Amino acid sequence: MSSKNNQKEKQEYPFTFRVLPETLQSPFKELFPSYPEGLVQSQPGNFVYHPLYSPNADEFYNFPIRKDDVWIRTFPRSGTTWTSELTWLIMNDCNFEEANKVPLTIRSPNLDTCYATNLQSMASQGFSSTVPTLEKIGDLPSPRVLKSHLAAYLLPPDLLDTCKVIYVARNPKDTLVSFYYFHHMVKFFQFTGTLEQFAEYFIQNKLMWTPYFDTVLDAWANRNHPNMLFLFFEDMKKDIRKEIRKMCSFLNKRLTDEQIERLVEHVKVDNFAKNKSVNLTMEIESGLINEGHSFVRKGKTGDWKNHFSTELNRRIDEWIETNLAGSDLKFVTELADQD
Ligand SMILES: Nc1ncnc2c1ncn2[C@@H]1O[C@H](COP(=O)(O)OS(=O)(=O)O)[C@@H](OP(=O)(O)O)[C@H]1O
Repeated sequence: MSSKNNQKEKQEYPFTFRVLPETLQSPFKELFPSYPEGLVQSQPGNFVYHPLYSPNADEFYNFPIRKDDVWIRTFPRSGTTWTSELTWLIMNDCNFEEANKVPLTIRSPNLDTCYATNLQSMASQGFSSTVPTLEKIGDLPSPRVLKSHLAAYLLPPDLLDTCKVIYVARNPKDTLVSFYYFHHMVKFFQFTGTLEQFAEYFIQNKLMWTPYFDTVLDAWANRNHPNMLFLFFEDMKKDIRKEIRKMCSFLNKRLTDEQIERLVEHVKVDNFAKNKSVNLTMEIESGLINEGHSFVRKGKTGDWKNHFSTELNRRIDEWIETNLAGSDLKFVTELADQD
């Protein structure tokens, strides 16, 4: 089905959102001076969100999906961009010409921002070309490659039974560090505190898109679903060819060895960082992102070691252990060989 924004019966929405009181008060207000109002949390589920992003969160739940959509799901800073560029290229027979011409934010939009009133108001100030609106997503030809950082329970309940979903997980330590830099990079977030302060909010689930473990554990529990491909950032770092082959097989696509080599070259971190189609050049130029930051920062596994104090590492290890109790999910937090 390739119809546009359609005509699905609205389902009763099982969530309410409550304001997180501490995000309206000091010190949160000073640490995140750009947040115009407090964060909200879903009930049930405890997923944290900014109200400007989802005035009507039930719209995500009722979002019209298509059978041939491919969805990339991640916690932010876990390899979303890397994976969606690869997926888009695999799905589009390695059309590098198109990929280099049209920003990834248009080719593979993020559902989470398509109702974002703060971005939409920027659109009226000239920042319109890459803002993913519901209409633009509806206009995309099938098969679409869409993405979201939302917890599975906020997305259409039939998503996994209907569409192929690639979930990418990154070890929580590097995710935390990258998320911290992201909060310096994006003007709307503009964190002004220390990594320790940031980490406390992160593990107490007081930041947007937390709880980290909700999203990843739910996907891990569904890793054997025929429509789910569960990938690790660290495996992609270790052997990208192997992960590309997994993706091709999952997506029922055949690429030649030559095409795979071209893909590998295309997503090498240095090339990726320079690639204007993925590195958010337009967002930087239009003021969404603070200058001096690179969206593709280091792209390494184990960078947390350059940032964590012994005490912070102990706190984080404890948090990971508590959350992984009873799960066989294991993360790799350092790699011997990587570029
Ligand atoms: N091609 C490639 N190779 C290796 N690493 C890469 C690549 N592309 C993005 N990255 C790194 O992924 C981190 C950004 O993750 P996301 O794309 O999920 O960010 S976002 O949620 O969409 O903002 C961010 O990680 P850090 O460098 O640790 O901050 C990026 O550098």
